[in-house]
Amino acid sequence: MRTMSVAPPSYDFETLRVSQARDSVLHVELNRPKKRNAMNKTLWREMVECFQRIAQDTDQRVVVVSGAGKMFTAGIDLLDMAGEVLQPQGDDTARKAWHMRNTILQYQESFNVIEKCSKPVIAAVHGACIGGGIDLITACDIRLCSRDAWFQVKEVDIGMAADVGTLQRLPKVIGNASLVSELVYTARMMMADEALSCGLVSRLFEDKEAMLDGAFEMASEIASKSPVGVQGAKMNLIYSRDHSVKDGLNYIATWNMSMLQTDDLVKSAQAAMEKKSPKDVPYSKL
Ligand SMILES: CCC/C=C/C=C/C(=O)SCCNC(=O)CCNC(=O)[C@H](O)C(C)(C)COP(=O)(O)OP(=O)(O)OC[C@H]1O[C@@H](n2cnc3c(N)ncnc32)[C@H](O)[C@@H]1OP(=O)(O)O
Repeated sequence: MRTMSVAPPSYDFETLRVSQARDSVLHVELNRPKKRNAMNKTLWREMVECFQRIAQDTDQRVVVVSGAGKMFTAGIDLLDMAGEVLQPQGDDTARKAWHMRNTILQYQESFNVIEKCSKPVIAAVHGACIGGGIDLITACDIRLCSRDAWFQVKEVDIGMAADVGTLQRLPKVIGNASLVSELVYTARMMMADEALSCGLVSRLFEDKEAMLDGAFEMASEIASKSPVGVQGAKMNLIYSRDHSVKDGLNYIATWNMSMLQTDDLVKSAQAAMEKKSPKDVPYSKL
């Protein structure tokens, strides 16, 4: 059962619709349905603003990202891109290149913020997820899809190598270099069944409604647990993905030398001894 309420006014955006899906669970929808949620400049900028706010918002513990209308997203807005990428600013090649580099770094930030936000982010994909959409979902912690979903690393088809995260994160997500190369070089569509079997998504639902119900259920489950535990786990999973086991173990030891001193540990242990669920424990905000 889905219940929605309006999110706080600070989440008022033009291209993103943000609602309070459940207690401590925010729903962020890419919201340009008539343009198939193509990512225009406003959307790239609002992603940064939205996730920076969520990161600081102690009332929120988990985020679900989905697309409004027919599909998740058609990727970058090709009309918007034409201005910025095809006509870089600058008096000479060096200055144009310098400007272009900064522009690309800025685009990257739109999805880096998802990773930097310590709250888990669940991507819920229906219909097409193209180009920039793959950049987005690979920066999320958990990916779900509906049976009609399809995925396409489309960038070579528009004459470019993907530069906003897919080439860096997709190999880590599916752990199959051959399949990644195939998807990237051919730009072929990957359907929902294959996305499930290769590990791009962890669950497949019959339709969008069932998927969103499943996503909110999962998000509520996560939100009921200690935010010190959950958010610490996210930050350490991401750190460990990018470092050796030795460095990861060192990092968690340093992390937990303070975080194990949380009240959440005592409260949770006591609840476990009393055969209560974490849902019954009133954890402080984080
Ligand atoms: C530094 C840059 C970093 C980022 C790089 C990112 C790269 C990428 O994302 S590469 C991928 C680019 N995307 C595409 O090539 C997809 C193009 N669109 C389509 O193939 C189809 O539109 C699609 C299969 C997604 C949907 O088909 P459908 O029949 O359902 O809808 P349409 O009638 O085609 O489209 C409806 C309106 O949406 C507009 N639109 C769709 N995609 C885009 C887009 N990517 N950019 C801008 N606008 C898009 C389309 O023009 C229609 O608008 P209107 O005519 O005003 O109704």
